[in-house]
Amino acid sequence: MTTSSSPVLLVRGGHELSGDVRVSGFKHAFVTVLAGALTGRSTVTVDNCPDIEETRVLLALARSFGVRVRGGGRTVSVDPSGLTEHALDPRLVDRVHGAVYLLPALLARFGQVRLPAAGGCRIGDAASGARPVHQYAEVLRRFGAEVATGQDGSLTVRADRMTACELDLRDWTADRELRTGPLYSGATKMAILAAASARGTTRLRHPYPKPDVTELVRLLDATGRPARYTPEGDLLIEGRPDGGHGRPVRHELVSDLIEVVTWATAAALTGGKVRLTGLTPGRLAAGLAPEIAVARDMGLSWHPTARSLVLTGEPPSAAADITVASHGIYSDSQPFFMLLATLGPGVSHIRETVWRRRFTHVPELRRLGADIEVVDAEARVLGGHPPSRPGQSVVGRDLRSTAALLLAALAVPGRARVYGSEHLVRGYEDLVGDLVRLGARIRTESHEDGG
Ligand SMILES: CC(=O)N[C@H]1[C@@H](OP(=O)(O)OP(=O)(O)OC[C@H]2O[C@@H](n3ccc(=O)[nH]c3=O)[C@H](O)[C@@H]2O)O[C@H](CO)[C@@H](O)[C@@H]1O
Ligand SMILES: C=C(OP(=O)(O)O)C(=O)O
Repeated sequence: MTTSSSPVLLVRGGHELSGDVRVSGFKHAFVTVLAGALTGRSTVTVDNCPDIEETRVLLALARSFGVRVRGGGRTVSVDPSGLTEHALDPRLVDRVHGAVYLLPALLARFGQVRLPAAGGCRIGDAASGARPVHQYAEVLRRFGAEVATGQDGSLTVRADRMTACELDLRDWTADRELRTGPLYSGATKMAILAAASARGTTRLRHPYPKPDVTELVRLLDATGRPARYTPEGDLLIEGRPDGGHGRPVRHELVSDLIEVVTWATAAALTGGKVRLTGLTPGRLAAGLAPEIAVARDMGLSWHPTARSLVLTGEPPSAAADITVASHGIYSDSQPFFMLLATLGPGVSHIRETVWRRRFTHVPELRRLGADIEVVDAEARVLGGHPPSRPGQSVVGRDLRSTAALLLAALAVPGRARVYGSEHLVRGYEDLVGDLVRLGARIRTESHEDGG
């Protein structure tokens, strides 16, 4: 069924979830904030860190460069003054996608760097699932770097100095007709990180608008690399090749938006009452605005206005019409909305314009009884067919599809087996443990136990 040796999750569904869960800090924002900290001179203490594999691997890479890392768990301090090594260990880089964003800090300091192929979810349009790297290469060239891309997704970059530039993130759109719009996240993040150490002021037009970017902008500004949005929405970053003011800075990360979507889906599917705690309400609500709007259209109320949020397990009362896009709902939220749509009435439509092949959960959800068809990156979900067929085995092939399939199994009145649990550790502190604490019946079984 799967070649992985990670445990199989044996789920006995049909039980209500109820209780409190503390939501961790946002995985994607941790990546950019750490990468931004390493382009500077300040010791940065990050509060509300997610204690997940992504964090552990990135901090191990930082240590391998000579960065002093203190603390662990939810509060971590990084002091980049000892950064003296630039070799990126391919065995670590291969485990997370976020390693790509460490490149600008190393380039600014050493003038050259080789980035082995990065890991993370294999959700790219290529048959292999590999994600593109050309946008990073193009962006770095705009700052004066020479870049060679390898067939395997590696990048070799040289730049004696980086010079500020003006760039329109629409330039990185391979297909101008894509409904996703021009706001590519990877190109935006790479450009901001390069701008932080470049000489002069960079102007970025049409920057990707999500909290992984706005958190990085806040961090740069706080560490002495002035960064601000103009009234037209352009981003201006004053580069500081010397790394900024060097004074210590604290940064509390915004709550993990996708974790909130995960728990809201879990509550609706199991009919329980889940209270999310430890939230950063203002920034969370701003980042989740597209998801909150879709939830409202489906008759669900998810609005985080305080540090906690109670989610009652109401099923959706209306079908959804969703376009996953850089300025709309996250692609990472898509599998959860699909699952919610199986519970609601009517026919829902979900168009995926970011990762057009990110539908590996569809055949698995169908196996559990859902009625979903995908044609040309658009899923049509017939409501009133929630996961309900016991005795099935399903395989998660990336982080969010595995989480969504685990939740789907919890809705099945009976037994189900979920494979792919190795993906969960990269994005959730302890999803299985938290679900069990709230009343879910999940046992883990190693392949040796179960054959
Ligand atoms: C814009 C967007 O919503 N980005 C998502 C993307 O970020 P991530 O940063 O991983 O990916 P990018 O934003 O760079 O690319 C997103 C999409 O744009 C395409 N592309 C990219 C560059 C380019 O020059 N031409 C081009 O066509 C890619 O093939 C892909 O289909 O995946 C992350 C993990 O799921 C999500 O958290 C981000 O929300
Ligand atoms: C695709 C995801 O992450 P990454 O970019 O780390 O692979 C995700 O968080 O859903």
